[in-house]
Amino acid sequence: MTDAVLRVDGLVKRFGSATAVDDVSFSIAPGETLGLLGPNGAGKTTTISMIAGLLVPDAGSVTVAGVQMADDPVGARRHIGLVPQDLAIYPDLSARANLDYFGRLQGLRGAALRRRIGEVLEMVGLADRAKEPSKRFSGGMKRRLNIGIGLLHQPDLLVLDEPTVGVDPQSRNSILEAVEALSVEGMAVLYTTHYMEEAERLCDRIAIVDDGRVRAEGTRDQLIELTGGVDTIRLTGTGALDTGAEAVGRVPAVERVVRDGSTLVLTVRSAPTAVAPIVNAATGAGLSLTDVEISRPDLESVFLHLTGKALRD
Ligand SMILES: Nc1ncnc2c1ncn2[C@@H]1O[C@H](COP(=O)(O)OP(=O)(O)OP(=O)(O)O)[C@@H](O)[C@H]1O
Repeated sequence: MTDAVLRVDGLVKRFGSATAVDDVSFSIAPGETLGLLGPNGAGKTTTISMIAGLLVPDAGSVTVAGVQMADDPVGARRHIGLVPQDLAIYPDLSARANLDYFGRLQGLRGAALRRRIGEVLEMVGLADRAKEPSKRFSGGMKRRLNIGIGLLHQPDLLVLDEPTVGVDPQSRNSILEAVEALSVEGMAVLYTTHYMEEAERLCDRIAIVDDGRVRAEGTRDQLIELTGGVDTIRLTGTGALDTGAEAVGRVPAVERVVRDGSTLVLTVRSAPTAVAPIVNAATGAGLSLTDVEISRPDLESVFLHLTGKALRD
């Protein structure tokens, strides 16, 4: 991929004898959202800090829009909008005044600054509340203002460090919607999180990180393949359960059938396509189904498979 907005190659960061980031590499194309998914302490913030030029790596390189961070940190940073974990807004100032203040810090002035503030307020969905002191905002609105500040200088890459930690579900949704809208507009996004639901919803590709290393990287489906990709279908019903079990066991996609009371628990390859022949086989054998439930492996199962640990502990 020659047109990557961000390219990270072999990044290493040590603190004393501990290696916080250990040979991390990935790239992000325009319009693509890459998730760094890993538990607290996995090395996500340290990785982001090196990408944003706030920490100097012990080894490896960061290239943003073709500019090497080590050669030209000011030039490289110009392409990055960093949204840190902690809020960096003035509570007594309105959204507009906050953006005005940070825009001036970045050297924007006059009509160009006013125009950009208007655009940013639209992008983060705060245009109708722009004049209110930000201390009256919900958690999600404050975070969106934080994102807006990161967007003022029109970066090519937006880097978000766990932007939904500590906000309520509704606010979380409004933050995710704002990020989705930016991605649709072509922004490259690096999104760190320890919530697998967010990684699944937002990210085109996900890098699973643990102990400073990328354990696996790919689309959600590619990562799930790593677990062996087997799904579970639960058929609950009345009638000929034993004959039903034998019949569904003959469907090619079914690997195993276990009877649990009035439920047949099936281990299946590719449940969405296999479910119809399975239901037909069961009903054809005289089973009256009252419930059919499909469960597929998720990123939590992938993390467990790769690291032997739960994502949330
Ligand atoms: N300045 C520092 N000095 C010493 N150790 C550090 C420093 N910064 C981070 N670490 C250590 O490096 C490891 C990775 O931390 P990092 O903050 O990057 O993880 P994270 O995945 O972002 O988790 P969190 O969400 O908790 O910030 C941790 O073990 C942490 O204690």
